[in-house]
Amino acid sequence: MSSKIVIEDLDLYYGDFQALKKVNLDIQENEITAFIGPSGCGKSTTLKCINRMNDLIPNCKIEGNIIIDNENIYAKDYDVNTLRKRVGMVFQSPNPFPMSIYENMVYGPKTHGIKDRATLDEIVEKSLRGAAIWDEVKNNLKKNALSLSGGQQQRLCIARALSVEPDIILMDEPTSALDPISTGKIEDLVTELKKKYTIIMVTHNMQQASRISDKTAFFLTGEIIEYGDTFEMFSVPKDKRTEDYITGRFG
Ligand SMILES: Nc1ncnc2c1ncn2[C@@H]1O[C@H](COP(=O)(O)OP(=O)(O)OP(=O)(O)O)[C@@H](O)[C@H]1O
Repeated sequence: MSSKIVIEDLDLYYGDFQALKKVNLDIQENEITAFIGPSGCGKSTTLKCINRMNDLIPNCKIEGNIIIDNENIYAKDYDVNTLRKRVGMVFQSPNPFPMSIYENMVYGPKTHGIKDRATLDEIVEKSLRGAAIWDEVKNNLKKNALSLSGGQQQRLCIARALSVEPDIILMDEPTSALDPISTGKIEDLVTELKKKYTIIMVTHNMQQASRISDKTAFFLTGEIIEYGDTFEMFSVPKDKRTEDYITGRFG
């Protein structure tokens, strides 16, 4: 196992408000890392720093480093377009574009300059297969993506993230809008995907974190209180605050 992402002393301010305080994390390749913690503690903020989505927020100031594959993504000459290709993101509510399944899938690759129809067709099939939804949609690729069920839409969004061949996938509560069956399918899919990708998932569901993640980071008011092997953290938490949170005493 090697470090895929290293976060070093990350401080983040939204105006005068400090949302992250000296966050340090060493994230391993081909593992699922869960971010847990009560609402507003900085999980999504940390996730968005990894693909520099916070760059778009006015008054957001970031200090510290994030190193991906030994490159500092906050270095002055770092190309953000390369980063967006390397890091895919899946959001809380499925958000397919209001267009056909096929068009959803080729949107990213086309943005990155791929025009050849046969290559695009190949990417569509490979990504939909990768997200375990190919068999359900292969005969209806022209159908509007919004006509799919919520669970199918979320798998389509995962397929869309895969279409630009990233190696990191960030997921911000990807199952919170889904029923238990769709949630189970996404969890199985994510477990399968970690063979090829490095995955970070924000979740409010403690069972989900303990079921599928290898490592867990527990956040509280912008700090990481505890980070380590998920099984150990859930069986013998080192910090009383972690124990209180995972046993449902607060949050
Ligand atoms: N664009 C923004 N401008 C100002 N403050 C923000 C902004 N985004 C987030 N915050 C604040 O930063 C803190 C951390 O928010 P963040 O969304 O990272 O929390 P979270 O742990 O992901 O919460 P949740 O579980 O509710 O999604 C919160 O206090 C939030 O209000």
